[in-house]
Amino acid sequence: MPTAAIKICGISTPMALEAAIRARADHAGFVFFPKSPRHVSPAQAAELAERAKGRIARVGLFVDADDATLAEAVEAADLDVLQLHGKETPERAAQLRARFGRKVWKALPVASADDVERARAYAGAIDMLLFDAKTPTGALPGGMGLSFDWGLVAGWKGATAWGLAGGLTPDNVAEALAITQAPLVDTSSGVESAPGVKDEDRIAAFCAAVRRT
Ligand SMILES: O=C(O)c1ccccc1NCC(=O)[C@H](O)[C@H](O)COP(=O)(O)O
Repeated sequence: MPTAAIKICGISTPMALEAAIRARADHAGFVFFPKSPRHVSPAQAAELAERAKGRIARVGLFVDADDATLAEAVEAADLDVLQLHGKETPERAAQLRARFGRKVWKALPVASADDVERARAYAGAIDMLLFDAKTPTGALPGGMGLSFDWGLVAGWKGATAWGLAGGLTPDNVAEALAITQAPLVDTSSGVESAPGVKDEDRIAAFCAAVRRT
């Protein structure tokens, strides 16, 4: 099995970005969602994105954002990928892909086999599916450190590339990969010392654990 690609999400400081680059992560996620403890403004994202250019791919994370919000972020941070983490439909995802000419990833909340089945509706509309844990009503739709039953997506086969998120840590990512064979893993809380505070050592440990598998 080839080594899984790695996304470190919720990067909001140069220190965290440099730690992800040093650890050879593939993607840095910037959260454009004001309710998140990891939220970055377009100006902050622009600074981080400039530092990231040519060193790590830039992923902007949005929750049911309107076109103006997306346009401002895309322009400020020259994003490589738009990650949609709300209730965006396949039609909306396809529309954004066409409008912005960037890759589009769709996060899908998973708690049951039916949730996984819903992924098939996005075939042809997006570039990657991200299976993530379903979070409690009223909580943030992601970045909560919650995992789901990895058996639900074990060896998932579909028309769309996919990745695994939700509660992944340096200690459990090897097991998650052994069960799911996910081509990409995404973590946020699992490499933090407190919500929104990235930990360099945990970022390094997470990436090393992925590479050991
Ligand atoms: O990170 C956030 O604060 C966030 C807020 C709103 C929607 C999504 C959010 N994060 C999404 C991510 O990409 C996380 O990496 C993913 O949900 C996994 O998070 P975690 O379980 O904390 O590793």
